[in-house]
Amino acid sequence: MIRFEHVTKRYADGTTAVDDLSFEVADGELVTLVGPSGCGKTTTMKMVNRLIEPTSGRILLDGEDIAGVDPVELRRRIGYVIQQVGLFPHKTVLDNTATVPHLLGVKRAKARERAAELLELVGLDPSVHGARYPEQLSGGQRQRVGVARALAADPPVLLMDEPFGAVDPVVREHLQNEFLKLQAAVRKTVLFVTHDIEEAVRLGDRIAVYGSGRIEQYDAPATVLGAPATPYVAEFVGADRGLKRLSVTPIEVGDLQQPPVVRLDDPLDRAAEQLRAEGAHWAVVLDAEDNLHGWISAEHADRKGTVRDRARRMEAWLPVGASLKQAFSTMLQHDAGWIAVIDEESAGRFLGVLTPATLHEALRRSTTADARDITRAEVDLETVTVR
Ligand SMILES: Nc1ncnc2c1ncn2[C@@H]1O[C@H](COP(=O)(O)OP(=O)(O)OP(=O)(O)O)[C@@H](O)[C@H]1O
Repeated sequence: MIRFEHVTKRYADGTTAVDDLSFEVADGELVTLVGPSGCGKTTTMKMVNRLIEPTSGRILLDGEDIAGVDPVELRRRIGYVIQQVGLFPHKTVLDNTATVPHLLGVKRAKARERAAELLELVGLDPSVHGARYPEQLSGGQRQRVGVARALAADPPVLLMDEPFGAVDPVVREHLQNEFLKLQAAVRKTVLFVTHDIEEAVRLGDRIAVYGSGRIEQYDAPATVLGAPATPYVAEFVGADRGLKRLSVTPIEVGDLQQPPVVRLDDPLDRAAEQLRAEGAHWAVVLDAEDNLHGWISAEHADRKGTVRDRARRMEAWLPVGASLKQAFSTMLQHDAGWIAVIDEESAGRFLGVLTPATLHEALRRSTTADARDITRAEVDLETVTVR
């Protein structure tokens, strides 16, 4: 756990880069520090590995004041990834990755073995890329080596300063997704500096939005987007924050509607009667195991035979937990007025459907906002209108 207590950094020329900063990062949490250029993000980060010393206040790592820890010993516990990567140009990729464990006394062969595992973990093939020199890699591949090298000593904490800043947007998104998968597996405590709100929202468990030298809001992405704490934060996260919220709000079971349900082996006349009784135009069709098969419309139900004869397959479905953005996009892709939501954990059991109206309602919900006594009506939707 990393804890800042009233930390101030004033440089020799009188610039106050960080002003009375207090916040905490939990074990295994990924916190993004986001804000405009010069607001103090890098200064904050470099105080954690003592590349910069605070003027006042203290920083605790697992409860221990880092001012009393030898910087070299401290940095062994903290991986560091920067935009320029800083790979050794005359060492191969494999040797670059093996450097830290080797310096820590791991035998060369063992360190290289571990380095090869790490390269694979970040999506590089050690047998192809391991023998290359940094200049023989693309920008995105070099960034991956930077991440592998930072993980080599298996530090519990990672500091990442705009690590994906130097690559084009497509590669950047790819690296972000890979990094999220990696983080789900290794669960490091991460401080991640970026000036890109999209990146901060996509990666962070929580986001610290910086004003000048101060944190203006420290919350989960959905809360920062849905209930910005100040006009400054609202402006910084952007006028389309309602849209950004779609990608950080997962579909929950409570969002779903329960339409009429019929079974594949039901007689059609009984299904028609059920639809009439419920005043519905269509029903979801399930198989004997409660798994989604498809749907049937009222006009097709009024015949002889069983539902199986007239049911249509349903292609527009998602697992619960997928984002509202995926839900919206699936609706558009299939030109569907609703999508089915299933439970992948229990072999695809049908849970309910999401319609544009329930999607709109789900967007109003924010669990963290609820916890802070902000009512749904107060959650700002900005420009999103979903009909
Ligand atoms: N060594 C230094 N001496 C004097 N001022 C400094 C020094 N390093 C940084 N600053 C100033 O401190 C403030 C915060 O800088 P910092 O690098 O932490 O910002 P940042 O948010 O990381 O910016 P960027 O996104 O541009 O990297 C800036 O005004 C900067 O000019």
